[in-house]
Amino acid sequence: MTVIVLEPVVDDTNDTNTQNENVDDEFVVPESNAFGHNFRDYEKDSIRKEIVQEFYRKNHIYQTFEFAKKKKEHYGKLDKTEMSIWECCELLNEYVDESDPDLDEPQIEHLLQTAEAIRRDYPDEDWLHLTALIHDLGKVLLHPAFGEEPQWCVVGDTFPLGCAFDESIVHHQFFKENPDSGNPAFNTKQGIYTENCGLDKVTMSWGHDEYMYLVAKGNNTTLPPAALFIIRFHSFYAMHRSGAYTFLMNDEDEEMLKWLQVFNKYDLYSKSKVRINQEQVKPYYLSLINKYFPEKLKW
Ligand SMILES: O[C@H]1[C@H](O)[C@@H](O)[C@H](O)[C@@H](O)[C@H]1O
Ligand SMILES: [Fe+2]
Ligand SMILES: [Fe+2]
Repeated sequence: MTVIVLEPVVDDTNDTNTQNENVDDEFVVPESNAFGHNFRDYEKDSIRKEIVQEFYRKNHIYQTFEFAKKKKEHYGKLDKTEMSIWECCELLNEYVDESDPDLDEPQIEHLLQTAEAIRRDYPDEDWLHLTALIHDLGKVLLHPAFGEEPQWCVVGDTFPLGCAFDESIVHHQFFKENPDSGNPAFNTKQGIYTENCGLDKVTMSWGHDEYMYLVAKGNNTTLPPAALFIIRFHSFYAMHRSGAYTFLMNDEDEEMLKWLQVFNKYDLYSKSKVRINQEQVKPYYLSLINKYFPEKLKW
């Protein structure tokens, strides 16, 4: 198979840097987000603050162990529809993520921004480019074809259920009203889990991470295990950023975490108002999709 590798391209009409000047530079973590604030600052007054807070209030109250298990069973059947990866990317054109203090652009922009940024620094790891492109495709659960799930059970940071909620989780205060907080089987540090059981055994709050992991696995992707780990746990900030829940992790998880931390830099800090020229980069990503996925996937 011939893979045509184009240089990473940004639509720089609003940017003072030109594409050619940028191409050899490493991705630089910006000092502030598109609203002039620190990234992931959930307390800072901004036009996004209230929307984000209300999102996490609902998310933390309604995400229970039982709820997440049921959703996983339901969507794990992959009997909702059939479509290609690119079709799914295009569906995300319509959605803005209510949990995100750093971005109010349609989701397809975020996918391409992440993928193009990581491609620039890791030109030879094509699996990482594709992982970045698809990591948030699970947000398609918001679409009417999937029962129009509300945002609180699709986006936002994720956390383990069946054990105590760690204080490093954003807006931790809202867990007070989660029924699992009063359940003695669930509210101890280890809860229902055995020490170092491995994250694969943990029931995470339901959302786009777990769903896209099920889709990728259920459609027999040839992406490496690190890609599946990134997709499945990229929203688990309490683990990959705050270092919480290490008692649930095994040696394999620790290994995979290294790639997740590489990925996170691009997922978080590439969020900006600079748009990627979709038509220009599309052939490259189609070639990767072709390499790692069947043409049509079950969703
Ligand atoms: O608001 C964001 C967004 O929903 C991302 O897709 C998710 O991965 C992050 O964890 C979350 O903070
Ligand atoms: Fe995400
Ligand atoms: Fe993302």
